[in-house]
Amino acid sequence: MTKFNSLGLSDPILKALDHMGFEETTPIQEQTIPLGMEGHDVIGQAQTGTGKTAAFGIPMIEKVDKQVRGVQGLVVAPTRELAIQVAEELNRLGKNAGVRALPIYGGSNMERQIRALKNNEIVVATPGRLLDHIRRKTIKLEQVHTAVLDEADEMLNMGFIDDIRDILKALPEERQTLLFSATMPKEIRDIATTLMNTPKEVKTKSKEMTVSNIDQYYVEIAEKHKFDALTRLLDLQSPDLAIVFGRTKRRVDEVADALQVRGFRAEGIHGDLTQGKRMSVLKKFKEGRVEILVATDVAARGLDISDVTHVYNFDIPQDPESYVHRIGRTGRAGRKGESISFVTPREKDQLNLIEKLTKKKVDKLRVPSYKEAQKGQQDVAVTKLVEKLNAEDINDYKQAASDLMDQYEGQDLVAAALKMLTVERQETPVRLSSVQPISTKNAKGGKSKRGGGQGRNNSYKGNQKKRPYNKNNNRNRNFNQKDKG
Ligand SMILES: Nc1ncnc2c1ncn2[C@@H]1O[C@H](COP(=O)(O)OP(=O)(O)OP(=O)(O)O)[C@@H](O)[C@H]1O
Ligand SMILES: [Mg+2]
Repeated sequence: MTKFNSLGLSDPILKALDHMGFEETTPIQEQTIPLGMEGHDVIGQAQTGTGKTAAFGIPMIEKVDKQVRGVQGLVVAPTRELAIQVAEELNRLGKNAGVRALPIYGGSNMERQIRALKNNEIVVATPGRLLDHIRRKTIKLEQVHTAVLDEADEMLNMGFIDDIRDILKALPEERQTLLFSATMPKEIRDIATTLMNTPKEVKTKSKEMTVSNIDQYYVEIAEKHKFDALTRLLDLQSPDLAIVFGRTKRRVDEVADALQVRGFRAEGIHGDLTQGKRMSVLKKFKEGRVEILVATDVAARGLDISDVTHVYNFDIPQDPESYVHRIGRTGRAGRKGESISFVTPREKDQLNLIEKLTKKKVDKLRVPSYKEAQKGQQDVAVTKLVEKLNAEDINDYKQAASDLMDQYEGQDLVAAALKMLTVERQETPVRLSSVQPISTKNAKGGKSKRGGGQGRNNSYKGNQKKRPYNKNNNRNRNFNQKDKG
């Protein structure tokens, strides 16, 4: 275990880290901060939620020269909300050093961004908007000494690679380039090294690609039964906050609407929404006013919302890397999390590919019965009642209670109270548009066979309590949406 003060960091940074509640470095921070400070190019691969942002942010901020005017550090991230989130984290880290980070992204006012650019040493940008600024010459990049690609494998993927090449060309050749992600397929790593100067590669030691504090399950289920299975699981597991991933924008809208019909506080998010709507949905989710976020893969990467306890892959992801990022929206910074993936019989090969990539077996879970789901909601009601009893002043209700006790049996009274508190969900029929199962023939890695899932039926566990390694774990923020803006 390494303390930050053994890494030769400046006082303002140490003070900021203390303020943020960071006590010890995470493994990726321990390994890459010194390399970054020494000026090396770095490819850093570490599991989701293990602090890669600070791993590149700390050396970047340390290197800012307050005497120099203009942008000195540049971070490129795949989505608008991720750009905002990373800028927020860098601003916290840079607060005492007087270093500021500005997010620039599509869907926001360009003129205002241009004005704000003058006062920020660091820019965190989505590729599309950054290129707009570069082409219009509204951003000066001659002073950039450090460039970071966050979610680097995504940034070097087909959709973004040309933009990234153009962006890197606009930067001084004498610069440091840092690449970070939880996944780094070999072909992408090879491309990466061509853009870098003999990079040091850091990969945290763990054999598995996913964090061990996420319990991973799958249910085998026919397409037409998925929705009822989802609502039963939600009732049984009663997540604090959950993300449900669907394959398409239309699918996301349909599942979100259907969940609302069944009485869940759910909203959908995807790239077709306006920037304002995206921001407001995610704000409500972070504040807990929306409990279930239904999302396309646009929300799969980087999103850091500490209270997400469950991730449901309503549709199994197209590629195994996406699985790693999706389930990584829970179990962050040492907290516990759970993921449940819905696998139709024809998609079992896809699950096999995922297990091969992550080097982790996904356990089979039985779909709960309607009764079990109801029991789950009853347990929630019991917990609520007991919490009230223990935590709140209920004196004002005692007279009414003893009057009732004179007329009725105590057990009947409590049972009635519990029934009032319990959500009794009607399984009203819901119709979703049909989707094609994912075929491994279309996915990378070719075909593979999967052994039968016998003997992997897991029984249901109660809600686990989360144990963060961050002493200030109440920050609940940030989001991520994949787009090119
Ligand atoms: N040393 C630390 N101690 C405590 N908390 C930390 C530490 N470093 C980072 N964190 C917190 O951990 C959370 C996850 O960090 P971060 O978002 O940087 O993860 P990541 O590795 O980039 O994950 P992803 O692969 O999903 O993008 C954040 O809330 C961050 O503030
Ligand atoms: Mg990250």
